[in-house]
Amino acid sequence: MAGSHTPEQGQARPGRPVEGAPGEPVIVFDHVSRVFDGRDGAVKAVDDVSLTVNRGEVFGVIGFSGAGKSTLIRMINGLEKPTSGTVTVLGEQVSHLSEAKLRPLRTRIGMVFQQFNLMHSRTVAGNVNYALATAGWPSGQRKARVAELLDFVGLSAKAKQYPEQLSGGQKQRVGIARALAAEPEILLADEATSALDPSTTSEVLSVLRRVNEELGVTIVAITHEMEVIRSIADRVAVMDTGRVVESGRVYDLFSNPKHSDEAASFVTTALKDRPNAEEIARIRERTDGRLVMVSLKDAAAVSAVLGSAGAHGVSFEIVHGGMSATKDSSYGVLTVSLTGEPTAVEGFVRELAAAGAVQEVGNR
Ligand SMILES: Nc1ncnc2c1ncn2[C@@H]1O[C@H](COP(=O)(O)OP(=O)(O)OP(=O)(O)O)[C@@H](O)[C@H]1O
Repeated sequence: MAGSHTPEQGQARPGRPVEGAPGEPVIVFDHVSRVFDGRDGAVKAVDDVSLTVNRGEVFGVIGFSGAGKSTLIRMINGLEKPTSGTVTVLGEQVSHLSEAKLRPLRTRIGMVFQQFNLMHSRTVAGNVNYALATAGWPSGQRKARVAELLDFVGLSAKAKQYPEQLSGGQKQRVGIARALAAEPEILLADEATSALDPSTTSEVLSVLRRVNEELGVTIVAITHEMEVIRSIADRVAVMDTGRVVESGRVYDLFSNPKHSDEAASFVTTALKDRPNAEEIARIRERTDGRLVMVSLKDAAAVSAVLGSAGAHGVSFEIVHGGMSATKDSSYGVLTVSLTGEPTAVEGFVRELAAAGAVQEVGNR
């Protein structure tokens, strides 16, 4: 029970000591579907999803609007129930728990929202204090806890202000402090930065990263913004019309030019380093060469092969792409146009493929 903790005065302790082993499964979706009765018939918002989130990781779920992300995340804290399949969270089958049994589990799961959901009639400190009161913290311990949480999100100076006096980024940092109040082990972030501009987005993402790294809190972030995934997530699931169409380590998703047909349209649109259909058409207006996308996982090897193009009787032009960074490494995808004798180009593509994954792009 959260209220039985006795915070030591003056010691920054915004998180609960991590109780489980890092890497153990904390959220398991097993063949989960959720069907709604829509106006035009049944809508399968989540369609046979199986995935596991491990303790200590940042797991991103990305997809276009309507892909089923909100429905999925709401099943983690029991706000939504599956039509079939099971959702197990921190060892409890949340999909089958009564409201009464859900309550103690929910104190172990914090949530931040796109629109912050702060109480406008209460101060910043009041908002965080309210969350502690709701979680059953004794009043004598709340003041120190509020202070350490506001210190953690860098808002000690704003304690007495009201939400309307804060910027969007500051409001979301209060939202994070409130979500952390009862020392959750899991934090659910539902489009946490979608209402923010790019500079405040990075401010909020850096707080979320600290929540994960310094407090050991497992984070599930749903978003339609690739930037969020790139910057904080370790693993990602791509959702499309209710289904997980691709999942894995973020670096692999970004650095691999090959995607399932279903994931390709989302990934290509979201990653600016891949030419979309319009850009390919523009590239085609100025070059007749064979277009291939090559992963720069091993950038040195790819450069060496490109440098030897002349010796193969092939000339190349880089028509799209470059390097970018994920949370812990850099990656890149280049699109090159190759011209020369078809057999020479064919041999050259084989060499490129040995240096990095290669995919043909819109070749006729
Ligand atoms: N309560 C509901 N009743 C009927 N249909 C619903 C309900 N909730 C969601 N849906 C439908 O389920 C599908 C998935 O919705 P969901 O909100 O989970 O997607 P999302 O990826 O989170 O999109 P968004 O970012 O727009 O919320 C949509 O077609 C939506 O209209």
